[in-house]
Amino acid sequence: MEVRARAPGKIILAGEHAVVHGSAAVAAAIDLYTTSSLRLLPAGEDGGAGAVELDLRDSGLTFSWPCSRVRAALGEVGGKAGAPTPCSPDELAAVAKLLEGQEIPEAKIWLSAGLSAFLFLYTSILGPGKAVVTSDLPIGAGLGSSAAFCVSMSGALLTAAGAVGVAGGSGDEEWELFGKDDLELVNQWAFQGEKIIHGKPSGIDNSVSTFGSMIKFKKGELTNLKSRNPVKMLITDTRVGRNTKALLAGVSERASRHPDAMASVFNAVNSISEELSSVVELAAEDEIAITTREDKLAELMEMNQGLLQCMGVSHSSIETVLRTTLKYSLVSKLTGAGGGGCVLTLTPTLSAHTVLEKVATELESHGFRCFKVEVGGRGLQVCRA
Ligand SMILES: Nc1ncnc2c1ncn2[C@@H]1O[C@H](COP(=O)(O)OP(=O)(O)OP(=O)(O)O)[C@@H](O)[C@H]1O
Ligand SMILES: C[C@@](O)(CCO)CC(=O)[O-]
Ligand SMILES: [Mg+2]
Repeated sequence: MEVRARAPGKIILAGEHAVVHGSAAVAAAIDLYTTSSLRLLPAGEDGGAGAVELDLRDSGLTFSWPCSRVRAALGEVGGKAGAPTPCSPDELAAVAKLLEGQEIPEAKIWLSAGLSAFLFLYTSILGPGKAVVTSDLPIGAGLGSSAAFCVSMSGALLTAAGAVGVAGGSGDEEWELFGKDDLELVNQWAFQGEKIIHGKPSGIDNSVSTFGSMIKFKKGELTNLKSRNPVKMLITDTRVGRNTKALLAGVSERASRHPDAMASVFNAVNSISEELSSVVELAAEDEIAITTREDKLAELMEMNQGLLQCMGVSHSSIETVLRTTLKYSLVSKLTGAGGGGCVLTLTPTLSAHTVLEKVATELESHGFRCFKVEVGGRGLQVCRA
């Protein structure tokens, strides 16, 4: 049997980092996916007790762990497809030992966090088998690649283990959808994986990747937002590599050095996210209403960017994008954990196509990469062959 599951990346319109400290945030799924394919290998196909294999197609790297080694480190392989228990410090140490001896090139050492999450999810849920992962997303750039990896892998594993089932068609011949309870279970597992990669995630990235759409998220509670008019964003990838776990730790350290000041910053972000979620839901029927709505969104994004600078997560490359887009009267903010990675630019409905082309050309002359995405689409989908 082969199972494929795909999970989208996301943008955060307001509230990153502050959401980890209890503020509201607004996020939306985008039409760039990570896909995990699984094939179960009967014990003995590799000449022994089976193996757990991972093929990361985009980076051309493959990894393999004999089940005997996994059992010696972690106990039984598979069979825990119910509600997850978090990865304990002892299990994490055992997972780290399993990574020893794998050949991870120095330039791709950041993959070890993803490999640890993979080993924890895979060996908890399923027996011997092979997983192949491909992704449209830039990895470690603020578009939720870690969450899409954990959601697609958890979705494929739980389907292969028979713990979740398909609820219906997605309108797309190839892909099918899960029911709400099954999505909840996948999301809980994905959150455990995301904890291994992010350290202390809020859960917003795995939730929006699992459920799709545009959401408001606060203290683990998700509200679906009905965006009545499209929200159009240009994304600029500065190509400056960064790591969400380190950025989260930096903000938490600043919060413990300046608790009162940072509590006010997080509180201000909460108000911005709350206001932004009501603006997103406003229906705008004529040109004046559309422009008013977009002006409000732009101003809220600009205010949020200022507060992200206060948290210490901007970067000179992000500032270059902000200055460049402002020359064309366009507003931008970083998205995701910051420190480099991707920047969102709100593209007003009535802005001339030529302006957008000019701004993208100027951004690309700095070595950045610009692209457009569809915002607020589907979450996790599955395909069985
Ligand atoms: N397709 C993938 N294959 C293997 N590992 C992956 C993949 N996608 C993500 N990862 C893991 O996730 C890490 C990137 O996660 P990180 O949280 O730092 O960035 P992000 O999720 O892209 O951005 P953000 O969290 O700001 O939205 C990678 O270093 C890798 O360990
Ligand atoms: C920076 C952060 O708020 C969003 C990363 O996309 C981290 C999180 O919420 O887990
Ligand atoms: Mg991440």
